[in-house]
Amino acid sequence: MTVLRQVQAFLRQENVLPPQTRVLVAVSGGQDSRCLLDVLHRLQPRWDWTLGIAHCDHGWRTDSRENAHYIQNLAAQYGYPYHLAQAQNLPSQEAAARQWRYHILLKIALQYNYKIITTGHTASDRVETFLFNLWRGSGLAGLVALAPSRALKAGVGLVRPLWTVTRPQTAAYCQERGLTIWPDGTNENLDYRRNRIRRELLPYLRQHFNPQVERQLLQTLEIFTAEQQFWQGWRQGVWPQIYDPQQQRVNRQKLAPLPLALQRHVLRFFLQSHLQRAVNFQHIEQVRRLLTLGNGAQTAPLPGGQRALVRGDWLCLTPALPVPPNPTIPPPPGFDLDSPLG
Ligand SMILES: Nc1ncnc2c1ncn2[C@@H]1O[C@H](COP(=O)(O)OP(=O)(O)OP(=O)(O)O)[C@@H](O)[C@H]1O
Repeated sequence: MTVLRQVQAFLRQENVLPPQTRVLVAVSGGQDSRCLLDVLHRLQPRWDWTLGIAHCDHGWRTDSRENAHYIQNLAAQYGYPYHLAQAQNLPSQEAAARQWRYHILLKIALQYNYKIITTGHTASDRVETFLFNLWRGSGLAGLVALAPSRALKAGVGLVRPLWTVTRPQTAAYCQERGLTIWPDGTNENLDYRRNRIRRELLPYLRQHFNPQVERQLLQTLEIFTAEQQFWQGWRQGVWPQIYDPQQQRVNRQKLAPLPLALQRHVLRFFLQSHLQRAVNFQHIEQVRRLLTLGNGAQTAPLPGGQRALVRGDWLCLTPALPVPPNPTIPPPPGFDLDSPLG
């Protein structure tokens, strides 16, 4: 199937980019987002979207201004509005850049009334995220962290239209269509873990274990994604019975008899949605221990400083700490912090 048909099929199946939506396309200039922009442009007449382009200049590379200028020209060629964000003194770290990017894309979307942000994440990114999280000891949610779409904030969604398309396919698409790409020198830098997975680990696995390793891992991911969706559906059903939204607390008596996997799933959701931060296995286990402890027992501080504690039949969180005078930019709620490649 061609990339165009594949994206079209994905959009129909997921129903995440309805006709007449205002869509902000995040473009770095690399082959994936370049492919994404061209595909959405070609599909636009059929879906009647209003497209705009956003570029985030991290200010790290010596060519970052020219890169931004290049995207501006692209936007002019396609005839779409262009939104540029420039970072000031952003630390040269993957996580900081990702966090800033999502924050700024959401800000642009809210300001200009875009309902959906699209990124050029591909099936190859999903494989890399999977491998990355595998040796961090992640659960199912971390392994399938790159969802095809997710809600961000205030009616803005994030969609990844190239979810089923692999990186070799985006490369071939750009070549066939004669699309110019802005080379990103940092993709060669093996100090970044994601580059090592892409350039060293996957070729090694291909050579020594399975020439089709990417395809096989995508199959595993498909199985895991369906299972994760099952858990989410299950949790949505049980949540109203064990969660008290008035007091924002979880009923211990109702949670304790549930199987271990279900307890962990519920507590992960409870903590992440209230703390608005990623929590790891140790945090969840600390809170789970409270199921069998007496009134007043509490955990050590959790990410963000709040603690979980026992109040009779209920698991509660201590009040949120005051925001420091110069807060670091929090990631938008709904963005999965477990994903190293988000
Ligand atoms: N500087 C940026 N400005 C705007 N969007 C960005 C920027 N960097 C990344 N993105 C968005 O996030 C997606 C994933 O970026 P990432 O750098 O993780 O992967 P990539 O495979 O190198 O993507 P690309 O080939 O598009 O550069 C990009 O396809 C793009 O949609």
